[in-house]
Amino acid sequence: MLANGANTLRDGRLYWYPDFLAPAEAETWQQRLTEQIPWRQQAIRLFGRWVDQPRLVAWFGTLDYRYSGLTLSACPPPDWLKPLWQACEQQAGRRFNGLLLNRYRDGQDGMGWHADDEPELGRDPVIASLSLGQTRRFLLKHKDGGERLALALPAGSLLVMAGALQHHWLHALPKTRRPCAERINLTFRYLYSSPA
Ligand SMILES: O=C(O)CCC(=O)C(=O)O
Ligand SMILES: [Fe+2]
Repeated sequence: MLANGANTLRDGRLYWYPDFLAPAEAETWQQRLTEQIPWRQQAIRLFGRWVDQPRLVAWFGTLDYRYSGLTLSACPPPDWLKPLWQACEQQAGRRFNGLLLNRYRDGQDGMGWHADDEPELGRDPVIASLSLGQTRRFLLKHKDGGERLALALPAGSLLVMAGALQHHWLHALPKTRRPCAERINLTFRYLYSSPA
């Protein structure tokens, strides 16, 4: 289990704020985002084939973002999103110029093992991850086969990944057969450059 605030892992740091948003606030943001974000189903390149991602996505940022062969074009965030953006910056103690939103419609939506280690994110990316809606399991495993960590990410929680974490650890949001309502996750990032 994580302690509130700073947690030092081998080769990385996690900051955990389980009550970052009050339940009513989290609910209001989830509704707003569900209705007003231009959600898109996108294909990514997986083992040489194009497959639909098992989730809906959206991107706001001053620069394009590219991962898994997919390019999400630069697009300014709507004004109504800025208070949430600033609150996350304040809690993380960082400025962010990009936001990837993921919407998991049910238990068959998820995200496979990966690291957020695109070169544009710089050497030790700080990524602030805000969860809304259904609590889902979030897994971390060290790349050398050592430690594993399983966290439940409830609505209104903020998890900040920092230090060397993205270089040494992978993370995933596994699918589940359990009945599962919608979940929205926002990952705020800082991009130092456009993709090459
Ligand atoms: O949905 C989550 O909690 C994880 C999202 C994630 O890892 C990502 O967008 O890179
Ligand atoms: Fe990630």
